[in-house]
Amino acid sequence: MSTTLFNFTLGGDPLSLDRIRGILTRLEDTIIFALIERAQFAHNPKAYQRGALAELKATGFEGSWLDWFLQETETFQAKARRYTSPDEYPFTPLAELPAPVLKSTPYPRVLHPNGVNANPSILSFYTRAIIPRITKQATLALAAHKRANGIVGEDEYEDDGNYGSSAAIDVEVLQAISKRVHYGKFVSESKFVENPAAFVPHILNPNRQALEALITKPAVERALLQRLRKKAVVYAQDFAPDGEPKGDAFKIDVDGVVELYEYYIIPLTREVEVDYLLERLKGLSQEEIDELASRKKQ
Ligand SMILES: O=C(O)C(=O)C[C@]1(C(=O)O)C=C[C@@H](O)C=C1
Repeated sequence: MSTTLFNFTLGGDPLSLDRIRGILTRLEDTIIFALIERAQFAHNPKAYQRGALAELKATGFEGSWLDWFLQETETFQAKARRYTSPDEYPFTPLAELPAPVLKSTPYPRVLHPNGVNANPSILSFYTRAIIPRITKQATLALAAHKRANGIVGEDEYEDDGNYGSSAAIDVEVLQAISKRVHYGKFVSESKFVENPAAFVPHILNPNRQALEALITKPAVERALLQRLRKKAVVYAQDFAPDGEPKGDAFKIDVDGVVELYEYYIIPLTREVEVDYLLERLKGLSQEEIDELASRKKQ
């Protein structure tokens, strides 16, 4: 289980944008390292297809091998109160998970109540686009090994049989991406409370484009992608047995890591920010909305 970074007991303003961005930056490390771990195994497509593993199907479980790993892992972690933390979203519907064994920690309410959940999108792009992309090197290495040893035939090159190892790491990657993307709600709340008057008209008369323009910070995104590439180059460096860096040998395709952020994680974080804003006035009285509409940036 990754460390819970959501910790109000440390003090400080939970809506400080610097503090939230610090959490997003730290999560980059978690995500890059987990992707590197996953990239050592082959794609193993059967782990992502419903009913592809006969033994699992025989148990009566209907989903994929990965769905099963998610459900079993989250069932245990729910008991350890993982999903009482406001920055944790299970992939298994909450209603299907057991109650926590420990009493819930009393978190202060920071977010407006909302039903935004990006996990179905995360699961979809991770299994369809990211896994095939980042496991390409392992798959190619396996193919070369099999060719060199005369192992050919119906055996798929992209399957190394490491279903358990692959799925265990997939769960970690997915949980880290989910936490990162859902932190968009805190970013959004922080931007909203700083200048509610700018947002309220586009929420009352829903305008996704206008809201997206208000939350988008191109310079922050550019700096992030540059930092991410530098980190990925360092973390993915492979070393010779004598400890010397192997130069251009990397444990993961660095471009794949950058693309994951550029085309999936950042756009989805923006989407979560906008979805959250669209629910930001739900349940408020007319007086409360009027007050927010008149509260301009100081
Ligand atoms: O840092 C912010 O202000 C965010 O909204 C987060 C984030 C990101 O996903 O990293 C998303 C949108 C912004 O354009 C910049 C960065």
